[in-house]
This record gives sequence, C-alpha cells and structure tokens, in this order.
Amino acid sequence: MRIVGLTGGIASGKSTVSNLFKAHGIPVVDADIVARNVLKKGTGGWKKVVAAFSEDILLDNGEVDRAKLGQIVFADPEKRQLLNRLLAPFISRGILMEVIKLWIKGCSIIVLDVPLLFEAKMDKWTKPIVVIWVDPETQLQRLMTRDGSTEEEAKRRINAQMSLDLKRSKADIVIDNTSSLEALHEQFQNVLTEITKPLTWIEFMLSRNGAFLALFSTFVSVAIFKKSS
Ligand SMILES: CC(C)(COP(=O)(O)OP(=O)(O)OC[C@H]1O[C@@H](n2cnc3c(N)ncnc32)[C@H](O)[C@@H]1O)[C@@H](O)C(=O)NCCC(=O)NCCS
Ligand SMILES: Nc1ncnc2c1ncn2[C@@H]1O[C@H](COP(=O)(O)OP(=O)(O)OP(=O)(O)O)[C@@H](O)[C@H]1O
Repeated sequence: MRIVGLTGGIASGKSTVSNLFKAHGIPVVDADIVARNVLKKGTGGWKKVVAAFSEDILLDNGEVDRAKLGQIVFADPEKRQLLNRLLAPFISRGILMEVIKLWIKGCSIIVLDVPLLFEAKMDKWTKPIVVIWVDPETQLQRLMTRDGSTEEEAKRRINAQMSLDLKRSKADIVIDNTSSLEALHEQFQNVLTEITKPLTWIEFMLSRNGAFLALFSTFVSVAIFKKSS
C-alpha cells in the first residue's frame, strides 16, 4: 500500500487538492474530519478536553464551542500544546482506523490529508509527501476571505503552524498554489502521474493483495514440503 502524505499550511489548498484526488478515485483520509469526530460530545477526547478547559467551552447542547476553543488555543501556545497533547492519541488512532478500513477494502494508493503532518511526526508513515505551498500574502488573503476572520485572527492561526518554507524543504513533491485554479489543476496532473506509478515491491507487500499473496505462497510451500517429506 502506498500512503501519500498531503500537507501544507492553513488555507494553502489541501481540501481543494484532496477533492481532485477523490475525483480521480483515490481515497483521502482527512485528519480535520477525524479531529472533529474525536471531539464530539461524550467521546474520550471530549471528556479530556472538558476536564482540562472546563465546561466554559461548551455550547448549550453540550458540544464543544469550536469557535471559542479556537480563540483560546490560537491565542496561547501553551493551551494549544495542551489541546494537541490531549487529542493526539485519539486523532492518531482515528487515522489508523481509517487506513485499516481502506486496506481491508483493497485500496493500494491512499492519501492522508494532515495539516500537522510534520508537527505531529506522522510524516514517517507517508511516502511521497506532497506539500502545498502558497506565498504568505495569498495565504493570508484566502484564509481571511474563506473564514471571514480578521487579519489578526488569521495571522495567529498561520503562526501556530510550522512555516510553509520549512514544510516545503521537507517535501518530496511541491505544489505551488499561489496562482490560479487552472495552474493548480495542471500541477495536479503531474502529481497524479507520479503517485500512480506502479507500486514498489515493498508497497505491494504492504497492500492487502500482497499480504494474501504472501499467505498463499506460505501455504503452497508448506503443502509441497509436507508432500515431499
Ligand atoms: C481548535 C479547534 C477546536 C478549532 O476548530 P475550527 O473548527 O475553528 O477549525 P478546524 O478544526 O476546521 O481547523 C482548521 C485548520 O486549523 C489548523 N489547526 C487546527 N488545529 C491546529 C493546531 N492544534 N495547531 C495548528 N493548527 C491547527 C489546521 O490547518 C486546520 O485545517 C480545532 O482546530 C481543534 O480541535 N484542533 C486540535 C486538533 C488538531 O490538531 N487538528 C488538526 C488535525 S491534524
Ligand atoms: N488556486 C486557487 N485560487 C483561488 N482560490 C483558491 C485556490 N486554491 C484554493 N483556493 C481557495 O482558498 C481557500 C483555502 O483552500 P482550502 O480550503 O482548500 O485550504 P486548506 O489547506 O484545505 O485549508 P485548512 O487548512 O483550513 O483545511 C478556499 O476558499 C479555496 O476555495
């Protein structure tokens, strides 16, 4: 199985590229969705976060007030680290479960869309790593437009992440999404060609079909050995 890492900064275009992968039949595990699920009312993540941040962060229906928690953690690095520490085990487990489900289905190439791929040290599980880079001014403008946030709020969120230049230096493949959507689509075609190349032997053995082949070969070898002895 080939597990492609997809990362970048906030509002750099990960969801836009994820949608292109999905449109080409390549399944995507979205870490933001996993992170939302592990913070739903009554879950283990929810209990830990409420115990640490108090019931002040809850809405009347008991769900976490995400906007309020966001304001708290993006204004205070220590509180953000605390939230990351509390949720990290639940998020990693959630992502692993999604990968296992896709493995069982027989998917041979999948994409992990993880904003904090490097920060959470999940990059060691993915190859190749695709980083979506965008110039800082475009990133800020797109974030403010999409979320309707002020410049100050948007900058806080951007500064809570590893710099995009550092992420770019750790990439196997870089997509520059500063320009138009057409330019993004063009670059995407090259990425698609690259990641859909035939699996390496190791990737094949890590896929479901590879595991079945290994199991089948073992049975045949044992049967031949028994017959000949
Ligand atoms: C603080 C929370 C409640 C704010 O929720 P909100 O709905 O406003 O934002 P959302 O979850 O859609 O995240 C939007 C983007 O913010 C960035 N972001 C989210 N959490 C973090 C973080 N802890 N550090 C840096 N950037 C982050 C990511 O780029 C993400 O794509 C939420 O982001 C959260 O629970 N974060 C901690 C979990 C986490 O690490 N998520 C990232 C998945 S790897
Ligand atoms: N090339 C582009 N030209 C113009 N707008 C774009 C381009 N690429 C993405 N956008 C817009 O920029 C915004 C951010 O893109 P997107 O939501 O895909 O980023 P993201 O990296 O997934 O964000 P997050 O980290 O918050 O999940 C969206 O409103 C999207 O429509």
